[in-house]
Amino acid sequence: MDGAPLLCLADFEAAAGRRLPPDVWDYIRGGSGEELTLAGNRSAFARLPLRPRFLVDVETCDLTTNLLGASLSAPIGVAPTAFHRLAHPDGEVATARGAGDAGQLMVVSILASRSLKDIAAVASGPLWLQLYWLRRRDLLAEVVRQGEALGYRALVLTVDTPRVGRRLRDRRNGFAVPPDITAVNLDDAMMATTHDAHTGTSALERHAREQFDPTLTWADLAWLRGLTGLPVLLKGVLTAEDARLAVEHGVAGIVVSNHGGRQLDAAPAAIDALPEVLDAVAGHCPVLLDGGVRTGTDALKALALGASAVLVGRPVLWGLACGGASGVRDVLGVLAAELEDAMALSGRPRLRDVDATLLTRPSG
Ligand SMILES: Cc1cc2nc3c(=O)[nH]c(=O)nc-3n(C[C@H](O)[C@H](O)[C@H](O)COP(=O)(O)O)c2cc1C
Ligand SMILES: O=C(O)C(=O)c1ccccc1
Repeated sequence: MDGAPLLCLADFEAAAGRRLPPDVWDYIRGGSGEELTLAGNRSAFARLPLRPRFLVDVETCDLTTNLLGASLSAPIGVAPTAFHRLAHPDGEVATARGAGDAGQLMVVSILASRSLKDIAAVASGPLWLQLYWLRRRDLLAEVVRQGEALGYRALVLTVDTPRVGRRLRDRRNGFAVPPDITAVNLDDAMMATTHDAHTGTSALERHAREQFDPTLTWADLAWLRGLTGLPVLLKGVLTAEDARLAVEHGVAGIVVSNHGGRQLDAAPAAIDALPEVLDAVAGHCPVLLDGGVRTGTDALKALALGASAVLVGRPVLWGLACGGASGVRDVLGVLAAELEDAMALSGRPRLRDVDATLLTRPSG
C-alpha cells in the first residue's frame, strides 16, 4: 500500500482516487443529476445522533449474525457493483477472497467481470447473485441456473434500474468499459455496446437502454420464482407501498437502496427511507440497507432502526484498488472494528441491544 496507514474508509477513498484513471474514478464516485441523493446518503447519517448508555458490561461485543441461513462475522456485506476489474486486475475473485477472509457476505453483480464459477471457487463466505432484468430472458435464466448450480444462495433483483440514471460525469467523459474488461457471465454480443465510447454520452446508459427490460412489473416476478428454488430479494425499494407489495409477492428480503445516488436523483437518503419500509414489512422478511455507509456508527444507526445488515458499494472498490483481496478484507475489517467499538461505547454489546432507543428517547 501507499505507506500512510489506512485507518478509516475515507483513507482508502483518498488512496484509491490517486490510483485509478480519472474516468474510472468518476464512474465509481459519481451519482446522477445534481448528485443530491448521493450527498443526501451521507448528510442523512450525519444528522442522526446516537444515545449512548453507560455502566453496561461491554468487555465483549458480539457482532455475529445469521442472514437467510448464512452465518456472518458481522452484519456487513459487499453490495453488488459491476466490473470489479476496473479497480483491480483480479476483479471479483479478489473481492470474494477478501469478503470470505472477513467472514462477510458478498453480493455478486450480474455484470461481474470474472466468471461466477471462478468467484465461487475462491469464496469462503456466502455469495448472493444480483440480477438486472434483461430483455433477453433466455440469458437471464441461464445466469440464474448457473448461479444456483454453483452454490449462490440467494438472488437479488435490482428494481431501481429500468434504465441507467443521468450520470453527467460519465457523459462528459464519454465513459465506456475498456475492451479487455467484460461482463463475462453474459453474451459478448449483448455486451458489445458497453465498450463503445462516444463523447457526450455514457456507454453504460446506452447499453442499458438496449438491453435492460423497462416493461418489468410485479406480475413478472412469478416467472423468476418459477426458474429457481433460491430465495429472491428485491434491491432498490424506497417506499412503504412497494415494501408491502414485495411482501405480498413473497420476497425473502428487501434491500433499501437508492443505488448509491446513481439512479433517481432526489430520491430519499437510504437511511431516511428505512423506517417506512421496516414499518410496512412488519418483520415479514429481513430488510437490509445500502447507500452512504462509511463508518461503524453509520452501520449502528441502520441496525438501530431495524436493518438486519448493511451493504457497502464504493468502499469495497476502494479497498480493491488499494490492495486487491487484502484491501477488501481491510475495508470490511475496519468497518466491523468500528461497529464493535461503537457498540461498546454506546453500551450495546449484543446486536439485540441495538434498538430504536439508540436514536430516540423511549416514551414514558
Ligand atoms: C461503480 C458502481 C457500480 C454499481 N453496479 C451495480 C450493479 O451492477 N448492480 C446493482 O444492483 N447495483 C450496483 N451499484 C449500486 C450498489 O449496489 C449500491 O447500491 C451502492 O453502491 C451503495 O452505495 P455506496 O456506494 O454509497 O455504499 C453500483 C454502484 C457503483 C458505485
Ligand atoms: O453503474 C451502475 O450503478 C450500474 O448499476 C450499472 C448499470 C448498467 C451497466 C453497468 C453498471
